[in-house]
Amino acid sequence: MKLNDPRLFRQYAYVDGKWTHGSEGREEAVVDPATGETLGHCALLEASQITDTVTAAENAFAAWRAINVHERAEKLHAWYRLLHEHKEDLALLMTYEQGKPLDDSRGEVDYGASFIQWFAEEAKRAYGVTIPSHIPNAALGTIKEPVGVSAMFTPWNFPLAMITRKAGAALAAGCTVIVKPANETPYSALALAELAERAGIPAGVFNVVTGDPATVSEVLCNDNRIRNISFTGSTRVGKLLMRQSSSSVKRMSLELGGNAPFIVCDDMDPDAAAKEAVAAKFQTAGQDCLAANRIFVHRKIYDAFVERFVAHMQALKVGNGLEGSDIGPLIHKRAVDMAKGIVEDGVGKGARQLGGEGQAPGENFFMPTLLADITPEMRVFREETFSPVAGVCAFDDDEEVLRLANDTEYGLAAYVYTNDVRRIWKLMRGLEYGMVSVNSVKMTGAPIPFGGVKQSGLGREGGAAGLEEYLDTKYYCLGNMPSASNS
Ligand SMILES: NC(=O)c1ccc[n+]([C@@H]2O[C@H](COP(=O)([O-])OP(=O)(O)OC[C@H]3O[C@@H](n4cnc5c(N)ncnc54)[C@H](O)[C@@H]3O)[C@@H](O)[C@H]2O)c1
Ligand SMILES: N[C@@H](CC=O)C(=O)O
Repeated sequence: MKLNDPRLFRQYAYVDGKWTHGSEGREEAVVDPATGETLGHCALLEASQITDTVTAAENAFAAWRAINVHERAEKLHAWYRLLHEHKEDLALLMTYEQGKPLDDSRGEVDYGASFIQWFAEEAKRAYGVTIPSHIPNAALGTIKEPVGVSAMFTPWNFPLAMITRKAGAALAAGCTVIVKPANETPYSALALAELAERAGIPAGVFNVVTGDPATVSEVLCNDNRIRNISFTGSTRVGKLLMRQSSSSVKRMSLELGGNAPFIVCDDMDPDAAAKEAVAAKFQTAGQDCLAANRIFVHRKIYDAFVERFVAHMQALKVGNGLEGSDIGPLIHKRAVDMAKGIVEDGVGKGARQLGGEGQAPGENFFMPTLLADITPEMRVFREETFSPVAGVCAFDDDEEVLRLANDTEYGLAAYVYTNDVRRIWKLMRGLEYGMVSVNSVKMTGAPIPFGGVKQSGLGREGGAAGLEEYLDTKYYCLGNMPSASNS
């Protein structure tokens, strides 16, 4: 891998401002999912080193929170600028370790950097309130305080932006941070640490630990000094972290699985809607919690939509993300096997398989596939496919499509396509989802409250709500203040 700045490629963990190898010398290979080639290694820290990292973050907390918020914001702005300055290297690292097309990686660097900039500004507006007093001669109000040391577990599908959306908020609020990136994609996280150091973020404030996920989570979730756990990943692991954290009653932010419905009403042009649905499904090879997994199309335009969807889907180029493809590899062979299983299950239960033919360019690639006429009994309906496999079925009226769309344990994002304003309102209100996007594939960004309901998670990331995740509200009552009440 040839970077303009080779110091961005780091294979050690970053703890208390030092590059750190595992005390037992253990490490794990990091593999390019497109070629299977080993890119390098990452250190596997031992449990005692994770505890030492908590100590470092705890020690750094008092000084970091005491820095004037405008000064903290300046350091975050410097970090933001460095991400832009090194965009090409960061994008290349990301495509090598994650597999996504290089242009998508560049987009993720911009997206990731935008959270740092947003929160640097937002923290300046972490206002408390004054409360008209019911107690004689008292002044009442609230102030906001950083929750303390925050631990973050981040996924491999968005190796940079899922870190900055959490860490940007936490650091701006005055918390110190320990990030545990996915073992598949540690290099983006470690490059962020290198740039944080260059931005002047002090030792112990932003730490990146690498190691066995179960070991790291056990130590962090059980340590009383960690006040907040933030996780993006599967619902299964989210539940595990919740259970582990219950012993020390931590604040939790969980961004879990999706299974988004994409609803197309009969007033839409089938070709234009199909193009949008393809865009909403296949980004990051379908490994996206926002991916349009279950597509519901009004029966009047169903056949035309399906035909156009397949045409747009088959125009996508599958291949190595460094070679101008639209769809890169899946993260590992397990994911390919899961996609195959979902297609076989659907076909076995009566779905029509459309697309999916052609020679995949490597063992981690999966050719884009549509399962038509899906039913709720099929895995493609029930599970988040996290692959380039989508399902589609017809509906007859709004009540039916709401029932189908809400028939899932997930509740992250939903898409609605219609120009009928009354229908937009009805569907938007009826969908049991944390986010509803109407006539737009793009819905996310730094200013919005990203998050789900039901088993898609707890809390919000981004926007003003994203900062609140890292702030406690402290109420104060100043008694015996002569001129305080009745004012
Ligand atoms: N919402 C998202 O952005 C997102 C991201 C990645 C994966 N996923 C989900 O994960 C499923 C498949 O991916 P997978 O098989 O890698 O899922 P997984 O749940 O095994 O792993 C997801 C992430 O959790 C971490 N993890 C695993 N065990 C852990 C533990 N005990 N403690 C702490 N962290 C742990 C992993 O290192 C990885 O980064 C998908 O179907 C999807 O639902 C969702
Ligand atoms: N695409 C999501 C990340 C989830 O996988 C986002 O935009 O934040």
